[in-house]
Amino acid sequence: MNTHSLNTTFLDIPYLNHFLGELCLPGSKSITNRALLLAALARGTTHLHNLLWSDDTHYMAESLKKLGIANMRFSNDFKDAEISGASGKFSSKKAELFIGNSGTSIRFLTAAASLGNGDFTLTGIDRMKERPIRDLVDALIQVGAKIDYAEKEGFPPVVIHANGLGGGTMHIKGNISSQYLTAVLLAAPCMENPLTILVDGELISKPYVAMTLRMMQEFGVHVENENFQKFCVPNTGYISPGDYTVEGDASSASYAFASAAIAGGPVRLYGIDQNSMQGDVYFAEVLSQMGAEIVYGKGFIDCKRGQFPLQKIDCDLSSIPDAAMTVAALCLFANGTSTIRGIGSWKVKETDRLAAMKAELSKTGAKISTTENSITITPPDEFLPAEFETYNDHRMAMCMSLAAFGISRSQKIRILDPLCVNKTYPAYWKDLKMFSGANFEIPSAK
Ligand SMILES: O=C(O)C1=C[C@@H](OP(=O)(O)O)[C@@H](O)[C@H](O)C1
Ligand SMILES: C=C(OP(=O)(O)O)C(=O)O
Repeated sequence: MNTHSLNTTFLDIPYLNHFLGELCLPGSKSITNRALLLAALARGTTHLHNLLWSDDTHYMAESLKKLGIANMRFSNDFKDAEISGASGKFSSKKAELFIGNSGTSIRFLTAAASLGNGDFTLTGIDRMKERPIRDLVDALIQVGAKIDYAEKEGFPPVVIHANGLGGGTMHIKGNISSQYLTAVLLAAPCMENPLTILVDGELISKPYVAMTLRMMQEFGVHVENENFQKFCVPNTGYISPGDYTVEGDASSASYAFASAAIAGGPVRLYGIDQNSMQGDVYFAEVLSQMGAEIVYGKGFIDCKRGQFPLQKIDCDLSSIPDAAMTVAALCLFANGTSTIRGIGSWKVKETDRLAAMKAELSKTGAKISTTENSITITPPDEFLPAEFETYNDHRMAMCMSLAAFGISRSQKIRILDPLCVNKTYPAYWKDLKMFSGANFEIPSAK
């Protein structure tokens, strides 16, 4: 889809002062992209429900089609799909996969395409070519993959000369991205032998690996996990569970929760709860530590402003790098200086998020400082009505929209290139409009 064209549009948001309602969250990006791939690799037909329809998931689905998954049918709204799996090996012998800037798609598919036989090129937009992939390629080479870099060593595009993967033992690093480990875990049950994976050094974003293991189990594969340092994966292949329903997106939920904590709420978000497999539900816990009122129900979470102003915090959020951005934006509204640690991986995501957050949060009048691994936010005395760059990064757009709750009545903020939210949350502006009751014009896709 890639439904937006860069920096040709802007969106003006007036002062917002309330935010309430109930919402069924769109499906989780991370779960959708795992579920599409697992269904494509499994034996049997899978009926997927509550899928996310967005740029990232579209790239995954289109790539799977090009790899030979012919029997993939989507409902008109893309929320449901029926996929006949390939029993561990894609049939295509040659394909060029354009993957935009979807980190999950390029990492997961580099491993999965290596299972087949043929020549596959995986590429994306310019920023994708700056997002490292070497740690994954080095790991796959240990089990027999043949992968070249078409342009810069260590970065996409990658050219895969696939001839199956042997299994055995592999070392992998997880300090830049957990997606490398997830990629090999997802491919492992379809290798020729069982695989033992040893993680060298620190592993970031652990909840995403836990999500991978849980979903592999749901597709019939039990992985032995020794403290996220050693994994033993059998080579039994996946079996379709028949039906599979994707949880609501907990990262997308963070923007509505933050808005309710600032403006009052209450909001009720359906599709996630305390048993969610997404680490980003921990965002609700951070909110409660900051003083918001959180109630966990069965299949939903409620949030409203607490009795006291939002409290400043100092915390390590290395396990939830995406929702950590929302925490940073929320800290603009806290009662003092906050520090968020463990966020060095922001530098290699959709943009250099450390630099981007520093630049854009500062425009509100806040004082921001960063280190290699942290950001410190002192709220503005008075919010400035700024124009925010979004760097083609969906989360920059959604985070900076929160500034509209801080300006005064006659002012507005401007978000440049607002349709970059299509990467994971195409309905974001519509939902913000509905919950806030504000009147603003959403540009349409070209
Ligand atoms: O596995 C996943 O679904 C993801 C893992 C995280 O990336 P890193 O492991 O690179 O931090 C996260 O930021 C990304 O949005 C989704
Ligand atoms: C980092 C993200 O995505 P990805 O790495 O999958 O491109 C994100 O959605 O914030």
